[in-house]
Parts: sequence; structure tokens; C-alpha cells
Amino acid sequence: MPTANTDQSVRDELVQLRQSIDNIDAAVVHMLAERFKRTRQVGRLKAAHRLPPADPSREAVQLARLRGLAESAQLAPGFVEKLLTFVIAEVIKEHEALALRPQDEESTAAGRVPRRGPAAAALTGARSSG
Ligand SMILES: C=C(O[C@@H]1C=C(C(=O)O)C=C[C@H]1O)C(=O)O
Repeated sequence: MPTANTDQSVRDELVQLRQSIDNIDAAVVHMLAERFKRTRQVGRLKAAHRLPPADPSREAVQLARLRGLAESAQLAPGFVEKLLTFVIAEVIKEHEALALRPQDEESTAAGRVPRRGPAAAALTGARSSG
């Protein structure tokens, strides 16, 4: 923390750097929000077609790719791996929830997809397709 004795130029530099950090944090939040919009579309698509919420083979490819990107960006690959693993775990939770309530129609990247699944059929007594 800057004290009363801290030189004004140091204080100014600290403020500037923190403004930049705030901008970056905002970008991270917005990018995460966009990512979750897409993963929710994937979740709805999976629920509609009764695909499993998690895809470990896809995750392995992503982790390998991001480890490589981290290395070339001089970022600790282990940190990036932890971050992606944390995000993916949250996505899978959402996909599991979507699989349990797929009775509504929702927009997806591919258009409006009827969400029918075994859980919806059990709740409504309807026969699910497929
Ligand atoms: C988004 C998907 O679902 C899950 C979440 C992933 C992610 O957040 O990147 C990757 C694989 C799946 O375990 C997907 O299958 O693409």
C-alpha cells in the first residue's frame, strides 16, 4: 500500500497500472460470459439429443492446446490447466442441470431445438422421442 511518504510519481504509476488491470479484469469477465453463452448452447444441444454432459476427450485436446499456448505466452501451464479445469467443471454442472430439465424449447446456435429427454418425459409422463 502506498503511504504518505510514497513519491507522487510512484502513486501515479500505481493508479495507471491498476486502471489497466481493472480493464483486463473486465475483459476476462466479458469473455467468460461469452464462453458460458456458447457452452449453454452446447448444453441445450446435448440435452436435446441426450448426449452426455461431459466430453473428456474434447477436454484433453483443449488442455493440451492451452498448455502449449500458455508456454508460448510465458504463463505457467499448470495455472492455465487449473483455470480451465475449474471453468469446465462449472460448465458440466450446468449441462447436468440442463439434462434434467430439457422440456422447454431454447434457442441454440443451430436454431430452435426442442429439448426432449428422458427426465422431461418422466416429469410430464410424455413419451420422449428416440
Ligand atoms: C462445452 C462442452 O461440454 C463440456 C465442457 C467443455 C468446455 O467447457 O470447454 C468441454 C467439454 C465438455 O466436457 C463440449 O462438449 O464442447
